[in-house]
Amino acid sequence: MTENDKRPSMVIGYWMSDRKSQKLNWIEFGKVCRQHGYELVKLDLDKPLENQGPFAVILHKLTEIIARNDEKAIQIIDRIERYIKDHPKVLIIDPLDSVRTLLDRYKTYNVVLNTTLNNIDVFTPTFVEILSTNVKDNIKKLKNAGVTFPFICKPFVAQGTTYCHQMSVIFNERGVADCKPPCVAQSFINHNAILYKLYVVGDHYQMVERPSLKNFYASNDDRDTITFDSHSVSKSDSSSELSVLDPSERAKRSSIDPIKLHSIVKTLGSYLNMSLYGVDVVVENDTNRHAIIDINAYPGYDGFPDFFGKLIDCVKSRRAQSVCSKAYFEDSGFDTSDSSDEKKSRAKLNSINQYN
Ligand SMILES: O=P(O)(O)O[C@@H]1[C@@H](OP(=O)(O)O)[C@H](OP(=O)(O)O)[C@H](O)[C@H](OP(=O)(O)O)[C@H]1OP(=O)(O)O
Ligand SMILES: Nc1ncnc2c1ncn2[C@@H]1O[C@H](COP(=O)(O)OP(=O)(O)O)[C@@H](O)[C@H]1O
Ligand SMILES: [Mg+2]
Ligand SMILES: [Mg+2]
Repeated sequence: MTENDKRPSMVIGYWMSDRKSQKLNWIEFGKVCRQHGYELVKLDLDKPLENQGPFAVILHKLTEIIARNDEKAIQIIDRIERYIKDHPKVLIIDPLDSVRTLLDRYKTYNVVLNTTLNNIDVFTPTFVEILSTNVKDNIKKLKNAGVTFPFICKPFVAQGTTYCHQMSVIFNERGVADCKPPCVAQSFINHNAILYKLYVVGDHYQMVERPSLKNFYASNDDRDTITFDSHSVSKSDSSSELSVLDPSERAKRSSIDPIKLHSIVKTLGSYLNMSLYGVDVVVENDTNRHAIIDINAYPGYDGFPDFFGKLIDCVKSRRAQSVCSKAYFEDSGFDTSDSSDEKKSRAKLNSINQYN
């Protein structure tokens, strides 16, 4: 009898950095899994997965490996993708293609733009991709896209690198030279320095409030570009001077609309095909419109009550859904291992869910 034969049938193979698992106190999740009949096994990314499984579920935060994109990282991701293709019954949380979309800020904003959220005053601020260092061309591009001063410049890659949280606020045409391509330029939305973080775990979500950037105005147009690392502004313990409102503005308070938050989660989950993600929302002063400014794969979940309970809930419900949908589509003659059929089946499933 080999080591693998002794295992219960339901193994969750997981991977995340040691730093992330320590922060989440991941050992505790192993205990929760056992109570629900699952065994939690860390994937050895340097070895074939065939010898480590069989896995019922693969749960991961591979953002830093996908973003690394070097030869070794590509080999690791290839190995995982091959395993998933060869074992179509394995549930992956979350699909690598969906995570790739979120690693690209430009693609992510385009997804939001194409949802129905606009109908309920939820929007993504006007944005454009900046790929060149030609200042004249970039000024033209910004104008054509309708991006207004001040705007914020964000690196293309959204997660998993050391530079991906280095941003700048640009106030005038002179500052356009400070754009560091490839990046996304996005109109700045004044929001009284309050950020709402929506943490999503499957069908559960939680909102936490965080500090954010203070209001900036176009009339400050002689200002130099401000550069900052977002992690020094919007963490729960951040106290950046960039978050300090002018005294005259302190009394204003935007109000977040719980119905809008609910719609954001319901809508984005299916458009993104993600279960573990976070959405950063700011509420525009005066209009109260809700702006989605960032979406993160597998965020920190700091302040999420009973995270492990909700995570195992999510694993179980996603497994039940995937078993049902595979059985349904196999009965209908779909080849569920074919990704184009999978897309069709997902679209069909979404439309069925709308009526349930
Ligand atoms: O650990 P935290 O709490 O700072 O979590 C980070 C997230 O912060 P948040 O929970 O949204 O405040 C953070 O979200 P933001 O982009 O800062 O909004 C990222 O998701 C970050 O992932 P990565 O390291 O860039 O791949 C997350 O980092 P990881 O810990 O997942 O690496
Ligand atoms: N369009 C925007 N308008 C106003 N503030 C913004 C905008 N986009 C980002 N910010 C501010 O910059 C911070 C970092 O931006 P975000 O897109 O969330 O990047 P990151 O992935 O590094 O968290 C946010 O927490 C918020 O304070
Ligand atoms: Mg953010
Ligand atoms: Mg982010």
